[in-house]
Amino acid sequence: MEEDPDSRKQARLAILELANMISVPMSLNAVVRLNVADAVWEGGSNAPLTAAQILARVIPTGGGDAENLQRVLRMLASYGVFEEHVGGGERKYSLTDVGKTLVTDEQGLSYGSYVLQHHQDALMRAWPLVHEAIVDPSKEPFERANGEGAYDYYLKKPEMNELMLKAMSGVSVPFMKALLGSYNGFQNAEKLVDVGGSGGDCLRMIMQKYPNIKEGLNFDLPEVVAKAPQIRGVTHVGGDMFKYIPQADAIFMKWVLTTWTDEEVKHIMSNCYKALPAGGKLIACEPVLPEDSDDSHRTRALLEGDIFVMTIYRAKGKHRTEEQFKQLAVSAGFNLFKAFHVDHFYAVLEFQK
Ligand SMILES: C[S@@+](CC[C@H](N)C(=O)[O-])C[C@H]1O[C@@H](n2cnc3c(N)ncnc32)[C@H](O)[C@@H]1O
Repeated sequence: MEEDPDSRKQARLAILELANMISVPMSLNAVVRLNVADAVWEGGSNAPLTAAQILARVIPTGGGDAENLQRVLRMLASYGVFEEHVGGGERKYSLTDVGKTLVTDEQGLSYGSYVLQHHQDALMRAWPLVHEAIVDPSKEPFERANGEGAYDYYLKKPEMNELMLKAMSGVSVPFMKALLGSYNGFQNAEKLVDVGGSGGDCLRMIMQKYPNIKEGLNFDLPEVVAKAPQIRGVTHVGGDMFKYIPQADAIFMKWVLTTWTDEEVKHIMSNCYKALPAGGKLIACEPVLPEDSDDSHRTRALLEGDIFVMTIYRAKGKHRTEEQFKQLAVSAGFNLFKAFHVDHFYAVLEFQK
């Protein structure tokens, strides 16, 4: 019998790995639900623990299945979330830097809420329908599965709305620290509006660093700002960016344009243009796709996020390249463009009127 070439064996292995890939985010979801990262971290000790020891911390009343927890930890260790320490006939686990992003900080935030937010039942119902976005993109898979668009759906469910706020804060606060450490485009503004500002964390952090900003407006949907916490110097304004954006010297916007179609992005950018004085800046932080495709973590995270947008928010909403953003901004009237790469996921895009 003819020997199977190794490349074919590798190919069969690769397709099985892809076919079983759902185990990865679902197991991640399980460890977030069980608060495993906080249990291992335990105030910074991060000492390697067996699954049984971790289980005793996450279910202090006893019970649970340590072997099943170990199966999950072991698989996630192969994806770099945990470090596995093998010795004396035991497997122990500590957190890697990736795992540490799931540890709750002093503000009660972590990337865990983002993991949970992405795997709520309503979102999960949309995933078997990705092919429908190809066959007929006039309706999002989320809407096909749940009867209405994602934002409308969240707004009617207070627990989803709250999780969204927490997820956004958990991801945005660390990014904003990186942004404010190296980007200084807020220097000349006295009045700043954050469009789609969610709970107002980004604005709070910008205003703490830039006392020249005397007035900060956190602009988001009325149901969202109704749940936003009080922040000194920040006024929460409820509204719809497709209708009107409050006037300001500069506009900040993070992770908003990505979820809309080209026509909708043009519309939002035109409303920004109208709200700005001559020389005023729109500062948008968005995931920016590389021109070339490769298998790096960065490209994969951005391409995976692109499919998430297609499935959940807008079948024709998308992650875009720098050039695509530039073209949309030009068509909305902006004439100066600069990009700053302060992070591996988001880029800062500056458009000037
Ligand atoms: C992905 S979240 C980003 C939140 C925040 N900028 C951040 O990065 O943490 C998108 C935000 O846009 C808001 N949004 C959606 N539609 C909107 C609309 N028509 N007008 C104003 N805000 C809207 C959502 O409520 C949500 O807070």
